[in-house]
Amino acid sequence: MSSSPASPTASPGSSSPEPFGARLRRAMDARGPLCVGIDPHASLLASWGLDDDVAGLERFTRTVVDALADRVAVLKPQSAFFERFGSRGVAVLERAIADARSAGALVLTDAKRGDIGSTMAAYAAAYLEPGSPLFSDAVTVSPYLGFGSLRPALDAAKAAGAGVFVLALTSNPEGGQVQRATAAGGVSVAQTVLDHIARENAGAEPLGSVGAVVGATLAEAGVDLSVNGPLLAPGLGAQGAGAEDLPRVFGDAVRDVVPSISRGVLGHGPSPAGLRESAAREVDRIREVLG
Ligand SMILES: O=C(O)c1cc(=O)[nH]c(=O)n1[C@@H]1O[C@H](COP(=O)(O)O)[C@@H](O)[C@H]1O
Repeated sequence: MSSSPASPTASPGSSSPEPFGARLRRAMDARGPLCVGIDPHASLLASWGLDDDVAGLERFTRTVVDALADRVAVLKPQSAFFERFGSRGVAVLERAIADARSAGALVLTDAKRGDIGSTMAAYAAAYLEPGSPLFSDAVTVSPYLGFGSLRPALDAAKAAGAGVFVLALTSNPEGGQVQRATAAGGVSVAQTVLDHIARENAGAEPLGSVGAVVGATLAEAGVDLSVNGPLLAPGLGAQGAGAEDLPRVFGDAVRDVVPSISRGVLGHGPSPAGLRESAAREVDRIREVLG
């Protein structure tokens, strides 16, 4: 197992960065299909014996990155938990992104950004432009201002060899109210989003760089998930889903699933060994179910 399967490599004679989808596929093959979220909830800081302040946030985040970034395919820091401490919290996030990337993990910053296109360009500059302090391998975005509003992020990601994960069918029970509603053309809003994603990824090999977020908690997907891109599946652990739910929800698309878990692993800290063993158990269970 290489220590940095996720690092970009430039193809010989080409200066374009290796696309995110290819890097993700390689990282999942080498390290197992798992994304661990870094969600420093106040309750987790307390259970780790840390104060709910910037020093506690720093210690928590550093422990997770040091324990997991050299072995887990994807780490997903949730921006809100850092933003709640203001600029010093965001500085912790910046360091975590850089440290995790240099240890070989792909970093998917969970920011769920969405705005009119001209503002989306500023979010793209923040997360998807190399050299930005928050530059990440990928970022989560919301398409609910219209898929076209995401264009600046999609373009910036492509230019940087980065990825974008677009909310389609979220893991929370309220999501269906909007996402299952019927859009123009008689298909669901979620299906419309998925169809756009499929168009973005057309022809990409081995996997496109535009992902969809589809909760592992769903009773069934009920949509066509063949988007030729990664399917981030949050909801394992604390939200009640498990590896055994993945085949039912994702069907044939299960090969492209990136199962995601935060509290279910983080609750095994603060011992680095506890975090590592918990992540390894999740990978084993997922591999067992997915074959
Ligand atoms: O985009 C996400 O990551 C996400 C989408 C979704 O539909 N549901 C969902 O839970 N998430 C995120 O995934 C993480 C789930 O955390 P746990 O419930 O602790 O595993 C949180 O950071 C959520 O914000």
